[in-house]
Amino acid sequence: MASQTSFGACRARLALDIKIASCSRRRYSSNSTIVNIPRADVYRFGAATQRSTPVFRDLEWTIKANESWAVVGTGSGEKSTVFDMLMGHLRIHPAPPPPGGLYPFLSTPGTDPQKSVSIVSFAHTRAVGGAFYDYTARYGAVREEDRITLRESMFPEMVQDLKSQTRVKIEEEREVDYKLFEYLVDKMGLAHLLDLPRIALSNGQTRRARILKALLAKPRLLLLDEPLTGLDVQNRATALDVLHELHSANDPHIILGLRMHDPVPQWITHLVIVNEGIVKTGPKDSLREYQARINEQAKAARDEQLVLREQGKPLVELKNVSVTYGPRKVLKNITWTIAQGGRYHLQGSNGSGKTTLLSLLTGDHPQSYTQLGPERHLLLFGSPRSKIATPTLHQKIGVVTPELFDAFPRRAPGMTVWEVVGTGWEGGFVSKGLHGLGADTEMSGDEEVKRRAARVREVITALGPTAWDSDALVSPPASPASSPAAYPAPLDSLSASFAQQRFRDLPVGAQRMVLLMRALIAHPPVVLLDEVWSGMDGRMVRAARRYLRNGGGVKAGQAVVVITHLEDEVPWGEADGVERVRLDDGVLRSVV
Ligand SMILES: Nc1ncnc2c1ncn2[C@@H]1O[C@H](COP(=O)(O)OP(=O)(O)OP(=O)(O)O)[C@@H](O)[C@H]1O
Repeated sequence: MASQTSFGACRARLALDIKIASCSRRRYSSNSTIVNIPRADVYRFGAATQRSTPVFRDLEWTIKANESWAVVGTGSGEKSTVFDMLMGHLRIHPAPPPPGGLYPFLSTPGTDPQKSVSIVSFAHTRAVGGAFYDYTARYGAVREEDRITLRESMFPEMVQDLKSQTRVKIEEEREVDYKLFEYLVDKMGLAHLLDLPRIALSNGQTRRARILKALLAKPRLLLLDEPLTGLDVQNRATALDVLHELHSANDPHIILGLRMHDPVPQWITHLVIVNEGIVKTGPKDSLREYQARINEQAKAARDEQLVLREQGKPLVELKNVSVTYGPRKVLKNITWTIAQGGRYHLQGSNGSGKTTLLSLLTGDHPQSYTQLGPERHLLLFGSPRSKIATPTLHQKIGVVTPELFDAFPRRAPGMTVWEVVGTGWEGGFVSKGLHGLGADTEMSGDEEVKRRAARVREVITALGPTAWDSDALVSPPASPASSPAAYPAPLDSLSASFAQQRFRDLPVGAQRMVLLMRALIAHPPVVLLDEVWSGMDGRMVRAARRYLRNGGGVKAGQAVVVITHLEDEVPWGEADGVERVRLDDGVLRSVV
């Protein structure tokens, strides 16, 4: 039995068993057709075919079982639309012909092919119900309702077996599931995390767990949108290997979603490139030049020069700072100074402690209060955490993190883009009117109102759709959230329309952009940008980098920390004096 044998010894055997079991389930050859769209226009449901503009025109796309496809998009909106189409959320006209329709390989009579197709999208994380939740909960003691472990959330039936150390007789199919579970858990480096509360997992760990969970549900076709974003280099390679292995056995067939500037995995043979509404499909090599051209434009932004100021006085100082959870030390004697004018790139593998470190800098972490002593301190703007009020910290630190993104309030009717940006004046989560000054002051029309209005206009113009060169991602709101007159002129019409849109209705990349605007609006002394590019397309990343680097997005004296696994995503380079630091297993080192 698997439970009595060393896992390492039987891993190869398990892989073989999984494949054998898979082969007995899958009844199609390597030449079977997975997706079939002979030639069609694609519409949103409800759009009249005769009068409406199709989302995609003259789309021709066929996927064979022995091909490996990636959908590459310049916008999360555009790329997601391709996945929406595959999930049956768009109307394909004329409909793909029988037998099988869109999915010939799933044409078993009496079954719904769509039930065998799953999607895991990392470009669409949202808080359940749109309510704000306390994302700082993971930093402290874990509450009862958050106690559910990764293992329990994955595979509840198995937990009892394992806890009681007895194996109940399970069906053949279940046995394969169990083996698949063990095999994948090991391959994806999740084994040591299985009994941790789910809430304690880092972002990268959670991403890998979500992929694993999707695989356990055994879809026949799995769409994975941006599965690699947020994974460190090593975990990216491992995840890709696993996906390649399963895909090669067509168990399941996998279609990847990638951003335009992401490296294309070597085993991908074919691409769908969606660029400004135009879809090109074909072998990877035949589209190489086309993709390179699009990427070159993105790279041009990197060559722009900026003279960075001399570094100034310390804003945040850490000396021998540690964070422990029981016997576990996740940050070990960190000594680091964030100074005025500094540009920092913080790197680190998944689980190395980046998010924990950030939560100390923002004062969200309970242990930010306990870093006291002659040889140890955390000073935020010259004061220990207990001596600086939380609202003051919110004002002094502009933040975009995956946790903030997920937790930001989206409950209907929700704030407009302008209102969300306006919350950045105070760093709060509730709109205090258009200029963050409360209703009474709004009426006065004084200098402060004018200053704030001008700044919001500047940021929305610099980082909004006008700067992305296209209005493809932004459609005017069906019913404007408020009267356009409420927005002080002048804003170009595209920016004005964007300003009135409901934040919650925007594609994920645009939402991240709005939260970036919010973080920058008040020119806070410290700006922390963690995985801010995730879900953005190439044009958005370019616009944001340009604005940050030399477009006035941040002033000389502000300090900016960018957390990303990819050097390309940092707006500043060597020549700008960017300081690179790296966390490894809770230890911070300078990268020379
Ligand atoms: N409340 C907690 N209890 C126990 N361990 C925790 C808790 N919160 C975090 N950890 C552990 O601390 C380590 C650091 O987590 P952190 O979220 O800071 O990593 P990270 O570097 O941000 O990773 P990623 O790049 O994946 O987001 C991880 O191993 C995580 O499992």
